[in-house]
Amino acid sequence: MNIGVIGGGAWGTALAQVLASGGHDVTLWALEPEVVAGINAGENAIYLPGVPLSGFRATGDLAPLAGAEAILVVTPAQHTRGVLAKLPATRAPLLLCSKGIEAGSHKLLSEVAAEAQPGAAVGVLSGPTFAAEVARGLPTAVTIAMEDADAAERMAEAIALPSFRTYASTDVIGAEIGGAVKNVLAIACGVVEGAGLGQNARAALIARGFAEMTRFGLARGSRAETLAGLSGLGDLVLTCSSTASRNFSLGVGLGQGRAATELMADRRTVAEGAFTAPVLCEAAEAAGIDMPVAQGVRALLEGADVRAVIGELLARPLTREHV
Ligand SMILES: NC(=O)c1ccc[n+]([C@@H]2O[C@H](COP(=O)([O-])OP(=O)(O)OC[C@H]3O[C@@H](n4cnc5c(N)ncnc54)[C@H](O)[C@@H]3O)[C@@H](O)[C@H]2O)c1
Ligand SMILES: O=P(O)(O)OC[C@H](O)CO
Repeated sequence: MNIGVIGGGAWGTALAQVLASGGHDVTLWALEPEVVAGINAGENAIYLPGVPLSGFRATGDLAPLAGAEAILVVTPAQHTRGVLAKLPATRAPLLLCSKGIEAGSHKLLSEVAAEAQPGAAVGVLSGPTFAAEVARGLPTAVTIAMEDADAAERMAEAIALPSFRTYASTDVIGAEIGGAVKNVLAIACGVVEGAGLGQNARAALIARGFAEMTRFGLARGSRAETLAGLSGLGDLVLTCSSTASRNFSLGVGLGQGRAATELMADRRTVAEGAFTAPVLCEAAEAAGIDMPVAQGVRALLEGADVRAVIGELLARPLTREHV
């Protein structure tokens, strides 16, 4: 297939390399001219250093990608609308690989993409996928969700490799909500680590965080089994247990009492949970969905004292586990 990849960060670059390894004709669009030049010279030293790249080309021009047979959209969530608006109108299926919810509108990225490119079918590629591992060819599994079951299966078969297993799904909303919410929960788990609260606390937080993801996801139309799959629980477990996660690492800093402004300053790579937490809380509050862990993360990002936030969470009234 002729495949376009929009976004030259770590994940777009890793996906382009996987697709090229599978024999696809891949063109990657990157924002920064130095990233375009680097990839074409064999390394994306800014966002995916140390990984040799070959078999695909990078460009700073979006126009040629509009004619591809499929386009992977891998820009940070808050830039998705702007970049898709600049892409000439396309009928190629758009596979969203970014994880987030649009600030202000509270829209999922599938809704944003449908508005920006009304002629294109929209799907999601998501799962537990550290870019550096994928780029090195280590075994990875992802969900490919498209409303049309046949289209999802065709896409899943087209891009699968022995070390890149794809599972087709028709639950687009479920796949994207899992990926968006887990980033916020990964920050929370990092806080547990940074504050030295122990492994019992982290396991409890993963379980209670998953309860929040499930409540929010079901309210927005997700299927429970999607939230319990690769793109939800699978990705939650990955990013809640490793400092290789940017979101978890941000949380570690917050847990150590450092300020979010200091931790986010001059950062080139994206920790999506920091942008998703406020909009997720706003959307949950508007819909009457209880998400205390996400609210705690938002408070920390706004400068609240870490011990006070932890104390408030632990002092919540006791309740039934399943409500
Ligand atoms: N890195 C991973 O392991 C990984 C895995 C799965 C999903 N994701 C998701 O993929 C998305 C991209 O993350 P990443 O890790 O590839 O990025 P990154 O942190 O490696 O790089 C940041 C990216 O933001 C882009 N950017 C900055 N300003 C921009 C603007 N104004 N317009 C458009 N793009 C702009 C940069 O060009 C660069 O591509 C995120 O939603 C992330 O959650 C990342
Ligand atoms: O480094 P993070 O926290 O952005 O996580 C990267 C991916 O989302 C893992 O699936």
